[in-house]
Amino acid sequence: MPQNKKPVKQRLAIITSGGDAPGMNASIRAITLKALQNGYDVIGFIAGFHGLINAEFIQLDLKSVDNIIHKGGTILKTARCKDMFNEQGVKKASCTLNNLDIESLIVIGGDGSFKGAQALSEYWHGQIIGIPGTIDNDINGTDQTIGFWTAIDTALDCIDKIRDTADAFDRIFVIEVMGRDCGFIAMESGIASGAQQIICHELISDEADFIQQLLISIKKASKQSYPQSYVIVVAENALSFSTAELAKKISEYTQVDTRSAILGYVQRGGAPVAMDRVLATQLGIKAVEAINKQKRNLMIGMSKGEIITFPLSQTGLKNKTNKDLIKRLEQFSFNLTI
Ligand SMILES: Nc1ncnc2c1ncn2[C@@H]1O[C@H](COP(=O)(O)OP(=O)(O)OP(=O)(O)O)[C@@H](O)[C@H]1O
Ligand SMILES: O=P(O)(O)OC[C@H]1O[C@](O)(CO)[C@@H](O)[C@@H]1O
Repeated sequence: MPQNKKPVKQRLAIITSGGDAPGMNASIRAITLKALQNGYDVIGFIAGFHGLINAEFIQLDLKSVDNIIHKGGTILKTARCKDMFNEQGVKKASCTLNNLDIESLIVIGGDGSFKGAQALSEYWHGQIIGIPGTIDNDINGTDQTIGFWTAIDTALDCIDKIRDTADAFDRIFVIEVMGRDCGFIAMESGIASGAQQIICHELISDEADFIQQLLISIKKASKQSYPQSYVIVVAENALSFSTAELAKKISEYTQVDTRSAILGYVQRGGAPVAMDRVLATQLGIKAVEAINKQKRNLMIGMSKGEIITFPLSQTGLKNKTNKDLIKRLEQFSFNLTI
């Protein structure tokens, strides 16, 4: 009977999970190159936790990560895997790791993926390291997540184009960007595009009052000759009603032609900008170094320009967005009357 031979080399596995983010491939490349250099056997599970549960994986070698640093999406595919929310699924994922003699797992994903990683750590006792990869930048403990800056540049490119047509028609535009429940993409793309208003839920305490003030200030601006085009960037889920409804309210109140646009999934695609490639590469290398040092249950992140480690168990805390976004808005508010 053939025996399942334990591989001589230490086996390291990678998954990408949750929403794909530009730069995930750059991270897979960096991990693979560093791990191969350090003598590991490297595999990648397909479609996040789904691949772990179903033992679907590929071998990662020099050839598989060649020419991927500039590509959006993820060569390992990704998924939102419901089976991880029940014990049976987590146990199956743990069995796969044991059966394949895997000793370390690197999870590239968002805070949800890190929750999945923690659930796994209750049954599987190998080393788990997280790398923050999500366009939303909503992970506690890191200033940056892989994909964030690319998503902003993509949103910015779209907002600039919409600004051209808004200007040509003297229209008001309400533009919705992604971020799930977090306003960072709205804030940065709004600042960079010179938006007249930025709306994210972190800045709203009383929605009815906020909308009333917003309408008054837009109407006041519409009575002046400047600005002729008026752009409002709104984060998805910031309001209890749709972006189209907000445009309608503004149009009715100000009598200025108002349109809405939802930028959507375009923000998740495309070649990663330099910043995301560099970050992804740095985090990938440090993740392998952490494994070499026998570390576990940590995220590798970036804080104040330094690469840091942070407990995975604290990555889901929602304690950074409000104060950071309010500070950011204060830094850029001009409040001009011309
Ligand atoms: N509480 C949890 N317990 C177990 N697994 C979880 C948990 N939360 C999330 N996961 C797993 O992680 C996957 C990805 O999580 P989620 O959909 O929240 O995306 P994410 O990693 O936060 O990325 P993004 O921010 O890009 O959406 C889930 O589909 C699920 O498989
Ligand atoms: O691809 P899905 O499952 O529709 O998820 C969309 C969500 O994913 C993200 O793009 C990244 O988390 C969010 O900004 C958005 O709310």
